[in-house]
Amino acid sequence: MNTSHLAGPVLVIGTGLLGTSVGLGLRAKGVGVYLRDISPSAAGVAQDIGAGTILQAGQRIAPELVVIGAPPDVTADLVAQALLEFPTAVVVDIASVKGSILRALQADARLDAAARSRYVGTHPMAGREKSGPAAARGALFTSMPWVICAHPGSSARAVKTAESLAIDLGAVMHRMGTTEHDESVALISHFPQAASSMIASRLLNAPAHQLGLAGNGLRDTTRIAASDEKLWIQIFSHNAQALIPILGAMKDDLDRLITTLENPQGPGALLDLSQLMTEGNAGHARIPGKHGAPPQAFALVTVVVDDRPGQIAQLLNEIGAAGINLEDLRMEHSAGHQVGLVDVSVLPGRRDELINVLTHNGWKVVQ
Ligand SMILES: NC(=O)C1=CN([C@@H]2O[C@H](COP(=O)(O)OP(=O)(O)OC[C@H]3O[C@@H](n4cnc5c(N)ncnc54)[C@H](O)[C@@H]3O)[C@@H](O)[C@H]2O)C=CC1
Ligand SMILES: O=C(O)C(=O)Cc1ccc(O)cc1
Repeated sequence: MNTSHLAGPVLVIGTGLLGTSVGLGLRAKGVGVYLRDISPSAAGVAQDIGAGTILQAGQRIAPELVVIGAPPDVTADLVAQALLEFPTAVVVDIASVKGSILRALQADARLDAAARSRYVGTHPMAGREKSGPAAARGALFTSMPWVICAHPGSSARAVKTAESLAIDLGAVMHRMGTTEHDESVALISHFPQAASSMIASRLLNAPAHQLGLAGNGLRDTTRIAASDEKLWIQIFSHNAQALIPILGAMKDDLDRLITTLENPQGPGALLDLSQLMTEGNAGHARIPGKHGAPPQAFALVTVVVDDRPGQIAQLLNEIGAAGINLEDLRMEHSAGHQVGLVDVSVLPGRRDELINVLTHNGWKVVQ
């Protein structure tokens, strides 16, 4: 049964990580999807993994919706071309920046108000540090935020169609203006990327014996430093104005920390350091929990597992069989040992029960 809000067909232009994930998610809902990419291999892989059917040159279609999933630099031009090529379609983009794209469309002499009324900027807040169609996942957007940035000239039909896309892909919709969007993502996405890249770049000349000591603190703070460089230079340059004040505030914090550390026993120095940490604690505690729920501290139970096939699956089965919901899971390999440490997060009220069950079943639980 087709339970989608969109009737389709949908044309995805730019079948990389995000575009192919859109295609896979819509196909799973029974929506017809056509694919187009400047790279034949990207479109080919997207088609092969079931994200839709490649739109052939000269093939005429009248899509309900066109989704532009290309990098920010080319997005405005592709939106404009799609508005002209498909005169009845709603066109949305999913790029990480919104203001620069809207300004380019407003200045584009090929478009009139009627054409612009069929455009809505959107931004799914979900991704991976990998790019390309092979990394795509149909469930990428499930329960993740998806920002809808209607502009003053967007038609009601265009907004409804854009919202239907987010709903069909299981995302949680947020309506925002473009400026509010760009300032928000500068803080919660673009600044963390810049900070992560800067932390990781300090490691470039570090000797191997220092790096050999690395634990989860370094891995957590540098995970997104592995992101696609070609995409991020575009995101930074398109959202520079919103990023500058945040980087300036961090620069002030850094200057203050350096001054304090130059005289760590000086008057007020320890208070200053304590403030750095407590303000960080308070900021971290404000990050919402899974699915936009209020921040929640989960209880962590660490289990030692043998580095053998099937161990994690067995552990998860036993947790499930005990009726305990798994909130998060992380695994760390201990260098040079044939064991891994699995951090299992559960609701605090289920922690003791989980420890009892696992210990009873023969697992080694680290307390
Ligand atoms: N990677 C992420 O985590 C997220 C990315 N986004 C946004 O999604 C968009 C796509 O990003 P990714 O999928 O990660 O990139 P990607 O590099 O995996 O895919 C981009 C695709 O666009 C194609 N393309 C480039 N120019 C084109 C053109 N002129 N016509 C047709 N296709 C063209 C490329 O060949 C490539 O297949 C970007 O605008 C990005 O800002 C949004 C949320 C998360
Ligand atoms: O990997 C993560 O944590 C992300 O936050 C991914 C991401 C990257 C770019 C976006 O525009 C939106 C989301």
